[in-house]
Amino acid sequence: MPELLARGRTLCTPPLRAAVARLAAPMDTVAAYHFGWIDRDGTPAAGDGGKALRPALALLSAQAVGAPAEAGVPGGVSVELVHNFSLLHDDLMDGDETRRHRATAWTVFGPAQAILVGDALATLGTEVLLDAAVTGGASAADAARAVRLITTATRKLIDGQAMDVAFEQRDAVTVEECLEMEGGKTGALLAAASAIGAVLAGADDRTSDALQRYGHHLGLAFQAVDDLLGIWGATEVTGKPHWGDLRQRKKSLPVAAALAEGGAASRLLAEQLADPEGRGEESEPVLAARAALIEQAGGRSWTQDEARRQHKTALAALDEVPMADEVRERFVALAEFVVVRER
Ligand SMILES: CC(C)=CCC/C(C)=C/CC/C(C)=C/COP(=O)(O)OP(=O)(O)O
Repeated sequence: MPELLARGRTLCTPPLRAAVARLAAPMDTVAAYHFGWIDRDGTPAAGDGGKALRPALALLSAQAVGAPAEAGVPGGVSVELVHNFSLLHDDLMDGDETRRHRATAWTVFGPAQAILVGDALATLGTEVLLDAAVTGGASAADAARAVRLITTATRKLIDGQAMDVAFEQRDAVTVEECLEMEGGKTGALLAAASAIGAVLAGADDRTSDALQRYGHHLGLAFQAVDDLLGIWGATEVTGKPHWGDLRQRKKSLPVAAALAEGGAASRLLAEQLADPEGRGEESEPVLAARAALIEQAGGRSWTQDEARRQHKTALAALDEVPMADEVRERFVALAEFVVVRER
């Protein structure tokens, strides 16, 4: 599996760097820091720039329709740019001080630069697709379809994030509401990533739709695992702050499922989440006790099962697309990676 991710990173990093180099100073520096290419003092670094899951999916989707992986590169770069726009803004909104094992960009360069660089990366995500038509990497019609894919996904991602932020202020949400929110904030971009290479290579709508369904359900599985890691993950492995989701009273899937269960632990959890006292400032022991309540009310095991259900639905969508066995095996391997990952 790491080989598939490494290939996505190897093929997409040079054009990603070229896109970032278009930004005016100091935004180019802020972005290079965020991607792990430089340290805060500007010296070259080999930082953790993320798993590069979305580029790997984009390259595979080109291969799914018989094109070389290279045909998916502009798509891989585009989705990675939009993904990193969302991370820069998300860290600021959540007040998170660490990501990928280092200080978040907003804490190093200030909120204004983090906002601007996020905005700029989202815009570059469209530019690189239009470039693909200019350089002849894709036809103008296919580049336009890819632009539609990424802009629609970006809008849905923002919709999902807006729901997530609004849910923090609510005492409870249903599992269905949570799945809708996560389908937006995470599923939409993984759906686009899973089809964008194929679209750039001229795939028909039926193929694109099936690949997007694969990516959407993979995204829901991915987010279910992310929610689990946000509560029970090892912070030294995830590179993210401990208890961040619980401190912010995020209505993640384990929380929504625990609230729906209705037993004694579930009712205690509901009482705590409705109590305005200590909101955002709860101590580690209080948050550890809350994690235990969520587990007692079945939120952890329900979410683990849900990740597997979404994984299964993703694989079923893949069956609708005729493709070479070796490409299918790689899609299956990526899906397995998503549900067993620890970071
Ligand atoms: C508009 C806005 C602010 C939206 C925010 C949306 C958002 C942050 C959704 C969460 C998606 C997610 C699980 C990211 C981690 O991806 P990953 O584990 O693949 O990250 P990596 O690149 O570090 O590996």
